[in-house]
Amino acid sequence: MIIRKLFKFENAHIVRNCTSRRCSRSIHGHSYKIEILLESNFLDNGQMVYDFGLMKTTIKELIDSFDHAITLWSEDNSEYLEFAKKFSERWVMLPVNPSAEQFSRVFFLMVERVLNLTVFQNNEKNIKVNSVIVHETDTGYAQCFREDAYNFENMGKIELKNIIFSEQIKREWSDYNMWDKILNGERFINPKSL
Ligand SMILES: Nc1nc2c(c(=O)[nH]1)N=C([C@H](O)[C@H](O)COP(=O)(O)OP(=O)(O)OP(=O)(O)O)CN2
Repeated sequence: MIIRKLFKFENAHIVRNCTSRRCSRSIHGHSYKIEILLESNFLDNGQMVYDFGLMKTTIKELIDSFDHAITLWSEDNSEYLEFAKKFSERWVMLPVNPSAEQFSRVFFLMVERVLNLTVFQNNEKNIKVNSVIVHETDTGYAQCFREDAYNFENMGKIELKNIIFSEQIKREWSDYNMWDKILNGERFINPKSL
């Protein structure tokens, strides 16, 4: 069975080298909608795959890091990167171009890592990320499955340690060290009640 939870954020970017000129040469923004699809062949004590409420802790906080931020590609022009970081205190640096496709791969890997680190408390079993859908506009979206997330050869390597959040984003997290803890493999213990 598959469940899906929708998250939203506003974000700005340039997607270099794409065919659409407005997209590749002008900073512009989108009201993103992110669908996280989880699957399991078991149900928990509440007869749910995974309580939607539990997705509103670390997963939501991570996705919300992108809200009112600019997303940068580490390979972009250094002058542009310096400018963007100077004039936007909320920025995220990715090792890949911030297309809808790459956003969906990034979120797949992030959510999977969080789930792998989670200590479940309500008899949840065998929960996997089925896919992640990133709606960039009302009319265009990308959907990433596992084989896409790990298709490093054809789609570019994404190592979580190469995703960098600005100081202001970290300051706004409930735990300033959240990302470092995720990278270091610290466990997240789910609350027994929300
Ligand atoms: N496959 C992709 N194509 C495009 C992406 C992308 O991430 N993946 N991104 C863009 C631009 O960011 C652009 O802003 C969105 O493109 P488009 O759908 O053409 O935007 P419109 O607002 O013009 O959409 P309409 O609803 O058709 O008016 C470009 N392509």
